[in-house]
Amino acid sequence: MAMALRAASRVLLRAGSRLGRREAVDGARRFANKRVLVETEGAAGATRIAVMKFRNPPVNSLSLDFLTEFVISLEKLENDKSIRGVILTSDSLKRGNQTKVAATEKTEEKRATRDHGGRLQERPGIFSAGLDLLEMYGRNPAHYAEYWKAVQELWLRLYLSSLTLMSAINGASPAGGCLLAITCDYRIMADNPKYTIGLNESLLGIVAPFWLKDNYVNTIGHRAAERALQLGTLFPPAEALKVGVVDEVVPEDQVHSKTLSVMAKWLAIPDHSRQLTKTMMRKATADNLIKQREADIQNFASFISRDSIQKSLHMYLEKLKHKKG
Ligand SMILES: CC/C=C\CCC/C=C/C(=O)SCCNC(=O)CCNC(=O)[C@H](O)C(C)(C)COP(=O)(O)OP(=O)(O)OC[C@H]1O[C@@H](n2cnc3c(N)ncnc32)[C@H](O)[C@@H]1OP(=O)(O)O
Repeated sequence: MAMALRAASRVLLRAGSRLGRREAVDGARRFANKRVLVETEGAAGATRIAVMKFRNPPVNSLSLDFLTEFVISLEKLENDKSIRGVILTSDSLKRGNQTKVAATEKTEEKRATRDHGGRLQERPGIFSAGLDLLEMYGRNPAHYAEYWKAVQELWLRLYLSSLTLMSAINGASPAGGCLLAITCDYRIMADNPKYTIGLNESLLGIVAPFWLKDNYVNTIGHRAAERALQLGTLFPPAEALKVGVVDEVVPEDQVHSKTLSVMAKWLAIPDHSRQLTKTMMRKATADNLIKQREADIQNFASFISRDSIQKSLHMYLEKLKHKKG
């Protein structure tokens, strides 16, 4: 198992150096795959933090390619001893005077809607729309198995990361988007009622896996998780804060600066004691998946292949397609 993990890591790293490119930008360093941009801040030799920006238009869904690139980027950061903290955020279209970094013109058009006067209005931001529905619909069991293995890998690496992880939630964050957030040590969400966060799987006719349920229970408690999972609740920021899905809600234009200042406080704690504490809190939950990874993959592949589940996903995709007026 350990050998297999090391071999997989070597393959990912080799792929990473092929896919990645490094540049120096105003003293900060950055590397980018196609779908994940990583910027590091701080002087050489000193503690640095990294910002991982998702840019998988139109909705930052967790496609197989995105998951692969994400894990490669995270592994690079884990291997860089000068990096102690990482912020996860979205690089997708933002509103107001913020920059549009990732979008092509076509995507910008897609990410916008027209008001009654026919003017383009930008739609709300998206942290991540969660697992890519097109990876789970209309494919074969071998594909589902490969996809699920990549989903598990992402969750395990985030949940057990020795880095201090924070999410700066600057948009909608359903299901797999919420997964990314709740693996982090701290979550800060933009105060925009159009953004919601939660595990809404039941609304799609599917079920969150047991390990994600455990992560949710560890975050918001058993009773709140039981209710929110059954109802598929997507919480707006104020409610997300109340129930504990997020730790702070701040004005949208302060999400990044606030996350940086909270990160500074966390980085004042000695790494070894913080890391041992994190492992103590999380190991049993992660081990629960590690000891039955293969069974979980087979369970997912057979569950998602069922006609009734494929039908539910088809209906959900149609609903998404037709919601646009
Ligand atoms: C045993 C275990 C079994 C199963 C476990 C499975 C666990 C699953 C976890 C998941 O994460 S499932 C995915 C859940 N995600 C959602 O429900 C989000 C769905 N999307 C939305 O609600 C909205 O798209 C939005 C994120 C709020 C953004 O809205 P907006 O109006 O800005 O965009 P629009 O809806 O028009 O979408 C644009 C474009 O993107 C497609 N899309 C949206 N979400 C996904 C997705 N998750 N995967 C793939 N594609 C997605 C959408 O269909 C549109 O496509 P189109 O332009 O071609 O029509």
